[in-house]
Amino acid sequence: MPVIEFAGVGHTYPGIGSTPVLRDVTCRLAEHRVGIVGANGSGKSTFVRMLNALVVPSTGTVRIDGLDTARDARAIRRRVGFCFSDPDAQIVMPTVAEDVAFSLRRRGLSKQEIADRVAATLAAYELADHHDHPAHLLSSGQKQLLALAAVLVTEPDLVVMDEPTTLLDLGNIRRVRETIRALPQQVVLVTHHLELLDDVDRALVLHEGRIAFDGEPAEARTYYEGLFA
Ligand SMILES: Nc1ncnc2c1ncn2[C@@H]1O[C@H](COP(=O)(O)OP(=O)(O)OP(=O)(O)O)[C@@H](O)[C@H]1O
Repeated sequence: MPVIEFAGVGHTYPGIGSTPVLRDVTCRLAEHRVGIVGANGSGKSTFVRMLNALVVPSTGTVRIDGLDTARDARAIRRRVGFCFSDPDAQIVMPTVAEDVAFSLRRRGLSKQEIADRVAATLAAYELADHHDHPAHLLSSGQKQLLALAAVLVTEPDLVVMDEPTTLLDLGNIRRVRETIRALPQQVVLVTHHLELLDDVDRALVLHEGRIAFDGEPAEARTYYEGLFA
């Protein structure tokens, strides 16, 4: 399981009058499943974007298995798969199959190996019938599943998911939950669907850029609900 270490992490996005989005965040995460909840704007996306060096902290360091995200971004991105909450930000190729295949480029696989892995992945996410479908014409939920499939086909060591179920119907929420449960890899998951916390080993509650709670998922849920009481 990769070890994630945040040491004194602070972040302020550039801009006049911007206030810190993360403040003095220190934690070590090595659990199989980690959940992150918090109010809108509390810093969750910024926190998880640091896991694959999409955002580099203004102060402090983020390390994945000892690799510093400020120095080793390329090596980190080979190990950390990132699923955006907005699938349109991630879908890059014209058709569904081409988009999943794109994730496997430059990996030294034969055309047949790529085709086999793409077909198996699409079948696993109920997208097999949409193999040659234009990706941008999928429904929102199907796009979210495609984005997830395109990340998982690369078999990353750590899977980061930023609100993976926001656009999904009940059936697809269940499908994604089952998928996450079955993943052998470490998963860090940001969600507003609190029931997803039932599946994690440890939960963080972010509040105004700080870790306000860190511990048992059920207690995290109570703590988070208390913020809105
Ligand atoms: N690229 C950016 N440039 C400037 N400000 C940003 C950028 N990304 C995020 N912010 C600001 O940082 C703050 C925290 O945003 P972040 O997306 O990390 O929060 P979040 O907890 O994921 O919120 P939500 O639940 O709404 O997705 C917000 O005030 C947001 O406006």
